[in-house]
Amino acid sequence: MSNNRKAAIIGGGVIGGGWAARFLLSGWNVSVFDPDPEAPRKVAEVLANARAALPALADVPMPEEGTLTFEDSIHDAVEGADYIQESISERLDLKHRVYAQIQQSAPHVPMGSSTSGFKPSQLQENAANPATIFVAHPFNPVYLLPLAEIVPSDKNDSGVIENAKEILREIGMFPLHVRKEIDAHIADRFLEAVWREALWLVKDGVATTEEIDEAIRMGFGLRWGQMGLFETYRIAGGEAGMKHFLDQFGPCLSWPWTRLMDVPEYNDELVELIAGQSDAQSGMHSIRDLERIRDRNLIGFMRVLKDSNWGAGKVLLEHDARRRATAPDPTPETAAPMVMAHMQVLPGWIDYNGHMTESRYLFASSETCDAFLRHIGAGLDYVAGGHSYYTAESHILHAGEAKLGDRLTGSVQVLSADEKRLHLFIRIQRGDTLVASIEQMLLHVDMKAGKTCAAKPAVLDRLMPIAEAHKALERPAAAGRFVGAPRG
Ligand SMILES: NC(=O)C1=CN([C@@H]2O[C@H](COP(=O)(O)OP(=O)(O)OC[C@H]3O[C@@H](n4cnc5c(N)ncnc54)[C@H](O)[C@@H]3O)[C@@H](O)[C@H]2O)C=CC1
Ligand SMILES: C[N+](C)(C)CC(=O)CC(=O)[O-]
Repeated sequence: MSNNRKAAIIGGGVIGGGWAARFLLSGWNVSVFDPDPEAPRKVAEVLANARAALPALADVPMPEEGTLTFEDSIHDAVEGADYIQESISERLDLKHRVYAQIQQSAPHVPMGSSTSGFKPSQLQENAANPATIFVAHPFNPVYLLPLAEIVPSDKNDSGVIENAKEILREIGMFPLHVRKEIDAHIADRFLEAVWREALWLVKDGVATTEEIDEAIRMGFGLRWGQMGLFETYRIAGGEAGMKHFLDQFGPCLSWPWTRLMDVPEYNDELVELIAGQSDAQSGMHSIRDLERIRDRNLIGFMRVLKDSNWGAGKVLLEHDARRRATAPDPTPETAAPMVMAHMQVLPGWIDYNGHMTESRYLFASSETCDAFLRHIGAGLDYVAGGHSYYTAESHILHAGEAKLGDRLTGSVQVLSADEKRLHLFIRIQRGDTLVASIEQMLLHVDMKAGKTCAAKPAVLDRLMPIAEAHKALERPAAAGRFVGAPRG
């Protein structure tokens, strides 16, 4: 089920399509308004990329995707919306005209603008309700990159801004509150500085577009993606850190190391030069191919950051934790196998045969078993007290295939239990279809002594009634099976 909240996306180009995809894949319903007849096709292509990419960053099931509609008017798109994101072309007069129409129908709904550089006070000029208009500047691809610069003016209601930041966190983003409005916010001032410098280098014949890209991606681009600018330079100062760095490189400020006081003239000659070199460099790939290559690289990079709980990876981990915390608690019936875990088959779980790889069945079983252990009071707090259940034996029986995106459940049937032993039968199912069963024998252990021992009474008090109730269940035919294929 979607979360029944609605985001209205006004302007369905590169950025509007990215916002639509992020909201949809976070369970929101999305209405798009864009007069371009090609907009539905373009949004569908961005959405296809997002579906292939965003789930690869999650380690908890994604919510059910919301419903996407295209509307013929701004009025219909914003009707009933909980949040509006404007992503039309970067023209102030156009944005003002569109805001007047939006606020005729939805004057009180928070509205973020994707503007790359207009200040919120400029966007709010002559608006019916300036308090709800603010900058929410994302980065392409919006469905993967977490940053959204949130820039309010003094006309904004702080409640609206805090609520918008919360909505963005909920869809997995990192809202960076820009405290003081300024043209081009924070990040685009850097991008613009680097862009202007690069245009000069090409125009002056110092480097080609390709050489500039190599200079970035073989070197400082890799550093920036995980440490930013100041942390990187702090390390470059050696043991004495930033102070030594400044002492050494401070004088460069007065050397001719930049041409930023000047910009190249924007004319046909410059456009020909840059576009021609760029075509020669990358024209062999379609834009869609480049988008997919970019997404795969970003996923790999962000997954590494997630493994080390660092930078953008920290945002991903926090988002998983938030989803886990808001997932409904299992309230398993003891009169039947108890559904303890809900999972989704993610891209990293797929092997070269195109289906869920073997190790993930053990993972799915382990997630299910851990949830059951938490349920009987043998979770992490119990382990911290020096006791735990260790697995002594597992037997996986593959009964079907699970494919990318399948939603799976893991249920537990207790075959037998005593003070020390816990014999489980775990079923991994897609709906009613059994995909695999795992028979598992666990032993209760005193971790310090490295020996089996009786479980604590509090655990046994919860476990034994379940074991008793499960005696009434039919014993699974696969329980006690040995490894071997029946002869046909
Ligand atoms: N392309 C980029 O890298 C980034 C762009 N932005 C900002 O996002 C906004 C949109 O940029 P892009 O998506 O790149 O442009 P785009 O040209 O891909 O899309 C703009 C869309 O707005 C639609 N549009 C024009 N007038 C409209 C109206 N009256 N009502 C509804 N839709 C209308 C156009 O048909 C078009 O589909 C701009 O403010 C831009 O500065 C922000 C971050 C990055
Ligand atoms: C070039 N740009 C100003 C539109 C860039 C942005 O606004 C952010 C981005 O995604 O690079």
